[in-house]
Amino acid sequence: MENRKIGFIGAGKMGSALMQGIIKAGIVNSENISASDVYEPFLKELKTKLGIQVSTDNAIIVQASDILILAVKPQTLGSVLANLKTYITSDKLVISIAAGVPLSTYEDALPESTRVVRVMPNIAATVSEAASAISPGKNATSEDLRAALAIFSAVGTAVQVPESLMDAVTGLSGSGPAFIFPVIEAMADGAVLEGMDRKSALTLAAQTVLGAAKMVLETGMHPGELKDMVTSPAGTTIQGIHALEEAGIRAAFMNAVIRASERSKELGKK
Ligand SMILES: NC(=O)C1=CN([C@@H]2O[C@H](COP(=O)(O)OP(=O)(O)OC[C@H]3O[C@@H](n4cnc5c(N)ncnc54)[C@H](OP(=O)(O)O)[C@@H]3O)[C@@H](O)[C@H]2O)C=CC1
Ligand SMILES: O=C(O)[C@@H]1CCC=N1
Repeated sequence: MENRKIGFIGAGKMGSALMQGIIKAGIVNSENISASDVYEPFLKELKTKLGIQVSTDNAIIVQASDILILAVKPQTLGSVLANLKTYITSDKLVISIAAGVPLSTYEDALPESTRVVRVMPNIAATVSEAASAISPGKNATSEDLRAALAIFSAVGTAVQVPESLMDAVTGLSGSGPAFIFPVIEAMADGAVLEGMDRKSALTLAAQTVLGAAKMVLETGMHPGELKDMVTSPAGTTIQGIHALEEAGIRAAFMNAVIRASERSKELGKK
C-alpha cells in the first residue's frame, strides 16, 4: 500500500478528513496523496498543512493516482464522471464515498472494465475513529476490496456490507456523528444550567458518550443491560431516563436514522 498513489477528487469536509486520517495512520506518505477541488485557497491550505500534492484540474489528479477517491457531493458526481471518463483506465481503482449513489451509476458512466468500490465512511476519520462500510462493484477484485478495507480500517473500523444496506449505513453511521453532537451539546447545556462552566461540561459530556460507546463495543453486553447497571432503584438515573422516554427519545433517534436513509435512497435516484 505504501507506494500506491491515492488521489482525491473533492477536498471538502470528508475528503480532507480522510486525508488527515490516512496520513496519521501512515498507510501512505503524504507525498503519495494528491487532491483536486474547485476552491484553490483551500487546496493551498491543505498542501501546507498536510504536505500533499494539489491541483484544480481533476484530470491531473486522476492521471497521477492508482486509487482514486471520489469525494464530491452526489449532486456534482454526474458531471465529474462525465469529464473524467476518458482518464479513468482499468489499472485504477475508483472508490466513491458519495451518499446514495449506487455502484451501477459509476459502472454505467465509466469505461466498461472500471473497478469500483463504494464506501460510506464518517467524519470521525479525522480522529481515526470512523465507522465505514464497504461494497465492492462487479469488476472489483479481492485485492481491491483488501485495499479499500486497509484504507478505511486505518482510519477507524471498516466492515463489508451488501450494497442493499448502504442507505441504512448512510443513515446510521454516515450521518450519525451529527445526531450525537447535539446530544453532547445538550447534555452539557443541562450541566451549564446547573452552574457548571462550559468547558468542563463539554469535556464530561463528550467523555461520557465515548465511555458509553466503548462499553458497548468492548463488553459485548446489550445496551439495555448496561443502562440497568447505571440505574439505581429510586435513584438519579431513572429520573433522567423517564424524562428522555417522555420526550420520545427512541422514536426520535430511530426516525433520524430512517429519514437520513430515505434521503440517501432519493439521492441515488438523481
Ligand atoms: N461530510 C460527511 O460527514 C460525509 C460525507 N460523505 C460524502 O462525501 C462526499 C463529500 O461530502 P463533503 O466532504 O461533506 O462535501 P464538501 O462540499 O465539503 O466537499 C466536496 C468538495 O468538492 C468540491 N467540488 C465541487 N465540484 C467539484 C468538481 N467538479 N471537481 C472537484 N471538486 C469539486 C467542493 O467545492 P465547492 O464547495 O466549492 O462546491 C467541495 O470542496 C459527498 O458525496 C457525501 O455524500 C460521506 C460520508 C460522510
Ligand atoms: O449529509 C450528507 O448527505 C452526508 C452523507 C453522510 C454524512 N453526510
